[in-house]
Amino acid sequence: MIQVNHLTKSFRIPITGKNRWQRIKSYVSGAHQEKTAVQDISFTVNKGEFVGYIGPNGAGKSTTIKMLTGILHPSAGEVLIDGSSPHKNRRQVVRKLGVVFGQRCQLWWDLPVRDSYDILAEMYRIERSQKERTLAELGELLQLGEFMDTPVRKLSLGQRMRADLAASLLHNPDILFLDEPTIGLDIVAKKTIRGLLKSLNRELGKTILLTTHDMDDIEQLCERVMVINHGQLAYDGTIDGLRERIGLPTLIKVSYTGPVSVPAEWSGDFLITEHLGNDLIIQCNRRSIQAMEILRQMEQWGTIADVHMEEPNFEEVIHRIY
Ligand SMILES: Nc1ncnc2c1ncn2[C@@H]1O[C@H](COP(=O)(O)OP(=O)(O)OP(=O)(O)O)[C@@H](O)[C@H]1O
Repeated sequence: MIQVNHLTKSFRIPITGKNRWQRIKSYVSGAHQEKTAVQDISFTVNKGEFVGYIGPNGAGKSTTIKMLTGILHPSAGEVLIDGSSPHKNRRQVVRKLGVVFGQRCQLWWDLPVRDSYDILAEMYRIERSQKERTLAELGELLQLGEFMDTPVRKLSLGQRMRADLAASLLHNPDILFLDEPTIGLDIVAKKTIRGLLKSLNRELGKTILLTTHDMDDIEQLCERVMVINHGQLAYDGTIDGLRERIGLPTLIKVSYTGPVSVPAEWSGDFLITEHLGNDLIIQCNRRSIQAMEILRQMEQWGTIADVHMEEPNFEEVIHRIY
């Protein structure tokens, strides 16, 4: 379980002047300003959860992840991984964590994939038999066989991500931090990686915290999403809950078997935006009215043949909260 209590991180940044004289003056005086990257964040992630951690550039995501993994020390507050602090008990906690940075490869560029795993196994002091067992299990799931003897630099981006995922799982951690694991991948490779992440969560029971700018990753993988903005937690809940909170309209297209007769004086909790032949398109806010209520009302205007509902686009919802 990941527990984060009132986590804060500030950086001391030297004030650099605009011209050379001001820069020398600042350097001599040692003038600094405080930049708060993460401010008083609290949350809990339970075992087996798959949580999205999203926010605009510079919101504080990486700074949070670095504190969760013990790379950075909090300025205030605490992080507990299964009750232990990652920066006070780094060795012990690191064994429970796997980390993948989509933009950085943790394997040795010129070595065959297999050799990188051997080095990592030595570093984590994993026994040979355990390493072989884990690789056999992961090899099947991540289809490692096709490139085990290929140097990392010759792998496609999708293969490299699979190889990187295996590297982060070699010591059998319970928790995975993934930072942009689908960045730069084509549609097919993205689908493969998303499928694998789902399996890691559902079949192997890994707890996953996913940071990404790809909202399709979030929509397809995460039940829960946390939004960070300007260092503060702006939302923590389900994707549907976020949609509801932002309150963008839902579109419903209702096709009738014949002509529709909408009373001229009709007004209600939804808006008729188009009336084309036997079709009506309406806009409604699902916070204020249930779809069934709308359909009950619309049934009075003719016999309904088909209904198509379009939820607000998730990218647009996120854009509003940023
Ligand atoms: N070592 C550092 N020293 C000074 N400021 C820093 C440092 N690391 C991060 N910051 C600042 O803290 C803020 C949060 O940065 P962070 O990298 O956590 O954002 P992010 O949400 O991961 O962004 P992105 O999506 O672009 O990766 C930014 O304003 C950044 O400039």
